[in-house]
Amino acid sequence: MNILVINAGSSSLKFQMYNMVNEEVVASGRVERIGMDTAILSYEPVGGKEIREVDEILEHTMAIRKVLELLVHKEHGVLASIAEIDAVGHRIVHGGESFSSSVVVDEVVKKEIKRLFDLAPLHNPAHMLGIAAVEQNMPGVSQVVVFDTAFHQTMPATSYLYPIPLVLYKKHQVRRYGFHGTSHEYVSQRAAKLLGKPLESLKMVTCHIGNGASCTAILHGKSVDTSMGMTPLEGLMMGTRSGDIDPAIVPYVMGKEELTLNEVNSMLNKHSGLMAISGLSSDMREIQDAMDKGDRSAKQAFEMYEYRLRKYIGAYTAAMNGLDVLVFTAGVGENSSLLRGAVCRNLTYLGLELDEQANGKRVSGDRAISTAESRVQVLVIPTNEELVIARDTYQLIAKAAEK
Ligand SMILES: Nc1ncnc2c1ncn2[C@@H]1O[C@H](COP(=O)(O)OP(=O)(O)O)[C@@H](O)[C@H]1O
Ligand SMILES: CC(=O)OP(=O)(O)O
Ligand SMILES: [Mg+2]
Repeated sequence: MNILVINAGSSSLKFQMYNMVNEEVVASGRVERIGMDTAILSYEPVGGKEIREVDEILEHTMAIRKVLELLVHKEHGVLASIAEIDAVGHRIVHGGESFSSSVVVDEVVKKEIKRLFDLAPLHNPAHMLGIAAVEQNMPGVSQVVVFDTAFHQTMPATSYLYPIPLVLYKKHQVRRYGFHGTSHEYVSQRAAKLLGKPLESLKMVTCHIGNGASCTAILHGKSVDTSMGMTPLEGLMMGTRSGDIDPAIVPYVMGKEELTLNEVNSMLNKHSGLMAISGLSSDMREIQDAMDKGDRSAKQAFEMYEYRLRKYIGAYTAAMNGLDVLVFTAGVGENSSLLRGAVCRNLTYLGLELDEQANGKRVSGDRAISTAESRVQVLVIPTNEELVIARDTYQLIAKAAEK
């Protein structure tokens, strides 16, 4: 069975083509700058040469058409025909309270995703464009949607309610939803396997630290709290997002700087975080390089980033009355030994002992970076959201076929 996994953003579309017989990626790529006459398409068949094209790609339908053309290309393709694609799986950021697991797309599901546009204006409309583009280019193919929010639907009301008038929850669904759930769930399961312990016996904090970053308290395999909130802006300091700030700053700054709602939203989502404090970059690699050269703003940005993450780990340890396992994942979590080291060296009060050598090693794959004596196991586990989407899609399609 062949499954195409799509992560559609407002101006980009990432994809991976899976052969589910051995869960192998056979081709992957992305289209960036959709809507422009200089959109960039990159495509890489596994074991083959990467292809990059700059072309006019005005909307998602055209982007998918280009991707499909490459997948069946005489020279670079990995499939004989489009009909060989059995199903398509999509990442959907916001599933609200309606979805606690992945589902096959039908009219009701599409209506619900549209209803949630208000809660994720940057993400959900783009995902719907992806679904519509598949319908147009591959009529009749089965589609499955996998939600970032689903794993966090187990949070108790004590975690998901905000202490503001309850009518706002009842009328407008203002509550914590949490995101990156696919990743938090995946790495927590891998962690338990790696340790050879049942997930149900563990108190875990998983740190998904990429461009967007979030931290989750996982008690006995279930998400009981997570740092992102109603939107992916709350919680940790991120590349360009502020994370937690005093909410009173918003009306204050709007008044002082005469900003509109859109402008203040853009300030907090796109012009804050590492970018704002360093004045240099939202990219952790560039922050680290600048620190090496003695840049004080980069150092300040790094220290705030680390401090805010460490505070969340402390809070979630308190929330679960203990911690057995700490997991680092995503771009920064998997690659920055500097960040992991700084966090872990300040958690010795938990009986956590970092294995400095293991942490500093430049290797990939699942690994432990705590000592044998450490009371908290610290693991680095590369995330794989696409594989989870491919697996869910495969299972749901197989189930539907049985009926
Ligand atoms: N070797 C590295 N050292 C430090 N940070 C890294 C390294 N490689 C990637 N990163 C960081 O990972 C982040 C991107 O993470 P990623 O999970 O790919 O994000 P997203 O999926 O949200 O685009 C960037 O800030 C980048 O600097
Ligand atoms: C939900 C979210 O923040 O996603 P990303 O990290 O892909 O921006
Ligand atoms: Mg990511």
